[in-house]
Parts: sequence; structure tokens; C-alpha cells
Amino acid sequence: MRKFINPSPDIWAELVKRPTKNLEELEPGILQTFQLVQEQGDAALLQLAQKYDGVQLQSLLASEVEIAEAEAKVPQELKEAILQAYSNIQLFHTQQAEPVRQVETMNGVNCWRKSVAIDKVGLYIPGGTAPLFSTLLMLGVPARIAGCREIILCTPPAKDGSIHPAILYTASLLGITHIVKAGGAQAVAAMAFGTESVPAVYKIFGPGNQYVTVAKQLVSKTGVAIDLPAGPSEVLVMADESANPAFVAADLLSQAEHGDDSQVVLLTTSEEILQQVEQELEVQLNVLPRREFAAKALENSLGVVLNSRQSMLNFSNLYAPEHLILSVADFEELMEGITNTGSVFLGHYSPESAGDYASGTNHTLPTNGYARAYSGVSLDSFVKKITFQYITREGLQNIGKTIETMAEAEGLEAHKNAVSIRLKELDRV
Ligand SMILES: NC(=O)c1ccc[n+]([C@@H]2O[C@H](COP(=O)([O-])OP(=O)(O)OC[C@H]3O[C@@H](n4cnc5c(N)ncnc54)[C@H](O)[C@@H]3O)[C@@H](O)[C@H]2O)c1
Ligand SMILES: N[C@H](CO)Cc1c[nH]c[nH+]1
Ligand SMILES: [Zn+2]
Repeated sequence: MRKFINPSPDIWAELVKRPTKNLEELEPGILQTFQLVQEQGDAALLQLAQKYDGVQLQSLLASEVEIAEAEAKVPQELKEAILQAYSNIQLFHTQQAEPVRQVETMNGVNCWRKSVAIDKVGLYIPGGTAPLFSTLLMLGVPARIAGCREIILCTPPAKDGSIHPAILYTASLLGITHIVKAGGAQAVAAMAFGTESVPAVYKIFGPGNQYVTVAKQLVSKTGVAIDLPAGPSEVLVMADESANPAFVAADLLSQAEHGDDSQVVLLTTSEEILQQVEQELEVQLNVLPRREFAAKALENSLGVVLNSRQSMLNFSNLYAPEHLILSVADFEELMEGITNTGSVFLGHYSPESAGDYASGTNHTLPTNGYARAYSGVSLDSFVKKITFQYITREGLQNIGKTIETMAEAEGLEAHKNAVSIRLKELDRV
């Protein structure tokens, strides 16, 4: 962890930069992948599965037999946990549905907005180093609530060509049957452009490593929509003297273990807490199965002592972390000052893992500072909001003059005429 004691605000902008490669470095390789997929379709996906996932696939699609057999391979305890998480995520996201509200802006001028599902969506489920079936719940549940008709799932295959049974089991729960064994930029390209086995979709969802995230950003220039840039995981913890150093270290490690390009940040008003957390990190890191990823991520991470709660807040808002934990005694006031983050965890007993798996909130969240302007995935991500209006004869007489005046001032006579022609007819009757 890189340590800073009361760093001058002049260097904060430098400190909040993430350790990820930039777009320019990754772009040429990803554009080559796009071209290959566009030219060769399924053949390119098979070739790239061999190159990047080290597997020679017999088929790109998971078969009905593979999907059916997965259920028996998932332990009962895990099934129950998945069902509990499913239910909480469903409850939280169902409440996000907006009722249709008709507003009469003037007498006879009626406006309303309706949410309509995006017809064809593609879900990317990371699987490079860990099979994130929890991500399938985070994307599949709101897609189902929204009513998306066609759901395509892409996830990288394991070295033996299989897909983790928990991903297949979760897909079955969600009624998703079009499961493609493809990862990385090639999966994103397949869902954007279509191949023989992968129908092109209207919007691509899902987190992933830097290749996946940059690929999504690049395809979004070609007409397909994307949810948000959700790259390598991050957490920022603000800790005061009341924090438990072992809890804080555990929270930092929980995101550091995602990958060596993850970054975690500790902000504290106490040098002693920083030291204690560092000691705890060492103890807990050594027994983690994914300690190599976590150790690399920690090298890129920050421990910063600041002299006030307000400074912690200012730094955090500038950093705009994917996840923010307030490990402080009285979080209420601090909470009100938060402006930039994906998701907030309050107090000493709200670990970030709760949001990753089961509390109900969505874990697909903006990283790399994008939380300054983006929100995480929600039910809204899977719908379009279409506006409607119905103007009565009386309504047009009420609003007509306003439209005519504005159209004339913009020099758009045809716009004005569309109103005038009707008003003249109404004057005649
Ligand atoms: N922000 C969020 O909401 C969120 C949620 C969950 C996970 N994540 C992040 O998702 C990521 C998962 O990463 P992962 O790698 O385990 O799985 P992944 O599925 O995102 O990526 C694996 C794929 O990357 C491609 N790839 C790997 N090395 C490559 C190379 N050198 N060149 C080109 N392509 C290459 C391969 O095609 C491989 O199939 C982690 O960074 C994690 O932090 C983020
Ligand atoms: N922390 C990740 C989002 O950044 C989500 C996740 C899935 N599984 C465990 N964690
Ligand atoms: Zn996580």
C-alpha cells in the first residue's frame, strides 16, 4: 500500500488516478478482435477461445444436457443461498418500477411517460478468474422484471470447455437458455455485431476486466448501447478511531482479491488505525487462496491519513469510488456530504460483500471515477422511457400560440404551420 500522511490537495488529482491501462493502449488489440469477429463470426470466437481461454471448444453454445446436469452439481446449501439472494435482489429492484403518471401541463395538454423493456439484451458474466454467478443475478433479475424478451448470456469457458454449474443453474432459474461460451472483447463484439450462433442485441450489460470494459466502450460508438463502464473492482473505506482494523482490512482485501488491477483505498483521521490496518492486511492476506491477486492490487492501493472528516469526504468525492464504506461512529452527517460513488455501506456491520451478493442492491457499478456521472445498473437500465402526449382541441387552442411564437423565432415556418393549420380549422367550426 502506498502511504500518504496529510498529502497536499495539490497532489490529490494525481493520487486518485487508477492503475488501469488507458484506452489508447488497449484499443488496437480490441479493434483487431472486432474485425476478426465481424469477418469470421463463430470461427473467430472458437479461435479466440483457444488463444485467450486455452480451450478448443466443440460447441459455442451450452447444450440443454449441460444446463440440465448443472443442477445436480450445485450443492443444496449454495442453491438456497442463491435463492435467498435472488429474492432480495428481486424485492429491491421490483420497487424501482415507476408508475405511469399522467400530467396535465395545461388544460387539455396531457403528457405521460411509460417504461418499455429493451427487446434484446446481452449479459456479460465474468469468468476469467472467478465464475461470478452473482453477477448473473444482478443482471438477469432486473432484465426479467423489465420484461426483456431475448436475453443472451456470454461467459468465458473453463479450460475443459465447461461453464461453472452455478452460472448454468442461475441461468436456469432466470429462464435464460442462450448461453454462449465466449469471454473478453470477442464476446462483446459477438453480442454487438452478431455471429451465426450469437444474435446481435440492442444493449450490452455486465462488468469485466479492462478488455471487456474498453470493448464495451468501443462498441458503443457503433450503435449498440451499453450499461456503464464497470471495470476492475474498487472500494474506499473511511475509518475513524472507532473502526475495527480487522474489519477494515477484510473489506479492503475483499475487493483487492478480484484482480491485480483492482484498487482499494483507506482514508483515516488516525495514523494508528492506518498502522493497525496494515498489520491486519498482512495477517489476513497470507491465508487467502487468491493472495497473489490481492497482493498485486495492494501494491497499487492507497493508505491516506487526513486531518479531518471533511478532508476525507472531499478526497472520496474526488476519487468517486465504486464502493464506499463509512467505518465511522456517526455516519449520518458524513453520509449527507457524499456526492460521487456507486454504492455506500454504513457503519461497522455493513460489509461490502453484502452488496456483492445478497442484500438486494446491484453490484454492477461504475469504476475508474465514472461514478462522478454514472449510476450502477438498476431496473431503469433495462427499459426505455417513452413519452406520450394527447392534446385535445381545447388543449391546442390553449398552447398553440406559444408554439407558433417559438417556431417563428427559430425561423422554422413549417413547425409553426403544423399548429396554425389546425387552429384555423378549429376557428372555422
Ligand atoms: N465494476 C463491477 O461492477 C464489477 C463487478 C464484478 C466484477 N468486476 C471485475 O470484473 C473483472 C473480472 O475479470 P476476469 O479477468 O476474471 O474475467 P473476465 O470475464 O472479465 O475476462 C476474461 C476474458 O478476458 C480476456 N483476456 C484476458 N487476458 C487478455 C489479454 N491479454 N488480451 C485480450 N483479452 C484478454 C479473455 O478473453 C478472457 O476470456 C475483475 O476485474 C473484477 O474486478 C467488476
Ligand atoms: N465486487 C464486484 C463488483 O465490483 C462484484 C462481485 C461479484 N462477486 C463478488 N464480488
Ligand atoms: Zn466483490
